[in-house]
Amino acid sequence: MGARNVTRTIIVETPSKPGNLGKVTTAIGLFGGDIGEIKTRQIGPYSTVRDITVQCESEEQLETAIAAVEQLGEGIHVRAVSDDVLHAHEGGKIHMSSRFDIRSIDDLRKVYTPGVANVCRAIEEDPSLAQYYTSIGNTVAIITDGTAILGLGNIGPLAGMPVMEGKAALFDRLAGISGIPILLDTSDPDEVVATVKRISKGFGGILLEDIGSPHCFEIEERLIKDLDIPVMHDDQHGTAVVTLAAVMSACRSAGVNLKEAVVGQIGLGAAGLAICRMFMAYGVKEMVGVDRQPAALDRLAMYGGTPARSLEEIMEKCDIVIATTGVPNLIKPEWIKKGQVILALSNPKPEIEPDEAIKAGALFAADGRSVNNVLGFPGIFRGALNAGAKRITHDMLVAAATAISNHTKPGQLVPHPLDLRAHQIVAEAVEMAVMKEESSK
Ligand SMILES: NC(=O)c1ccc[n+]([C@@H]2O[C@H](COP(=O)([O-])OP(=O)(O)OC[C@H]3O[C@@H](n4cnc5c(N)ncnc54)[C@H](O)[C@@H]3O)[C@@H](O)[C@H]2O)c1
Ligand SMILES: O=C(O)C[C@H](O)C(=O)O
Ligand SMILES: [Mg+2]
Repeated sequence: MGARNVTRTIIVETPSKPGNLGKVTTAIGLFGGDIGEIKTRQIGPYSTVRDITVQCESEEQLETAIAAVEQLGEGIHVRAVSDDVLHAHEGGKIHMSSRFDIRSIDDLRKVYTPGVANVCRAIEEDPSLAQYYTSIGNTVAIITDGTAILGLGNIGPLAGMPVMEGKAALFDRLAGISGIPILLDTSDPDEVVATVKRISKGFGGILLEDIGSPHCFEIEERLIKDLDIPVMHDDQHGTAVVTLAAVMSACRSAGVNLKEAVVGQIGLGAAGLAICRMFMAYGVKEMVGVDRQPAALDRLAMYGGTPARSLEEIMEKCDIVIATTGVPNLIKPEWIKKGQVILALSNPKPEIEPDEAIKAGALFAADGRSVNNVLGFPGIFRGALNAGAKRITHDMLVAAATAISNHTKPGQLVPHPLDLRAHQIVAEAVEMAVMKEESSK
């Protein structure tokens, strides 16, 4: 018998009648599937749903076993087949829970009515008390229209929900912030801005996530102008912060002055344009960019960058090359010059694999899994919320980038994304930057 390397959980619905589970397990067993755990998920008067873990020698064997269950008929259905990752997502990754135990009538009166009425009245009289007596000051809305989910493109807000739940889980675990996913069924800037403004009262900050370009630029700009809570488009500025941190670390190791280096950006969408703007505001004198859309090149020029004619030109003349196109394997190893820094940041697949870039002569190379905005957005919002900041400014973002880079171990470009100290240090640096800005007013 071969190794049983394929393990899946088959979710099976059967009529609630004795003997049906036996039929299902027999069908699976007859086709070579080895049954592990069986968990009853739901028993109703008419049907029962169970998770059945099955090990098989191959995908083909698994498919045959599943087909055998389907062929049983008589109301028996395979509802879904989960692998480890799908299994981990069952029921979603987040849950809103009470911070209080509600065990007695006394608890109920305190937490809910009639006690809560006094708190409402107090906030009605002085709205600033909502910061103390509600969760608003520690809650950030994670808003998407689903138009640029990771590198998967415009797959819609519903299909983007697992990413938004992931961001919420990271907010909680890395910065103690409650992140609430909000799925928008529109990407029209007027409607997005109006909707976000109308719900903004319940939040201490707004994280715009995976909203495509160019409409993301207008949406973010208008929301920053109209709201007095921090608003940040993660794919723009979260990415720019972590990219700047990685490049600062590379320059430090190589003994290069970043401001004098020639930096090239391939892909001038949400992430790419923000990276260019951040680097130029930081003091990089020569920022060159390329995109297949002429309008993106015009935007770069408008902000003071230099459009390049081709990708090859960028590879030829730049010391540092950053790519955020969403196109896997776009950078050919033969284009890499000895000593270049290559950050191929597209997820889920980079423009060139880091080991391939190093083999081709790059001094440092990284992909979007390690140089990822997960190192930025939790600490940036923690710091901004702690300081009661109304905006996220360039100085706060540079403070975050510098903190990330300073916390990086020699020979690496950024800290490990789960290094909790790194997130604390980012939060502290951002908070300090707010205090500095306040005191210089
Ligand atoms: N590592 C991170 O933290 C991080 C953060 C944000 C985005 N990303 C990744 O960056 C990629 C882009 O994300 P985005 O939000 O900026 O998307 P976007 O759609 O706003 O931008 C992509 C840009 O690349 C351009 N482009 C595509 N193919 C090109 C080509 N062959 N040559 C030149 N330009 C080309 C497009 O015209 C567009 O302007 C995605 O894969 C995403 O996963 C990574
Ligand atoms: O979500 C990530 O892992 C990074 C980034 O936000 C992306 O869209 O790729
Ligand atoms: Mg994103």
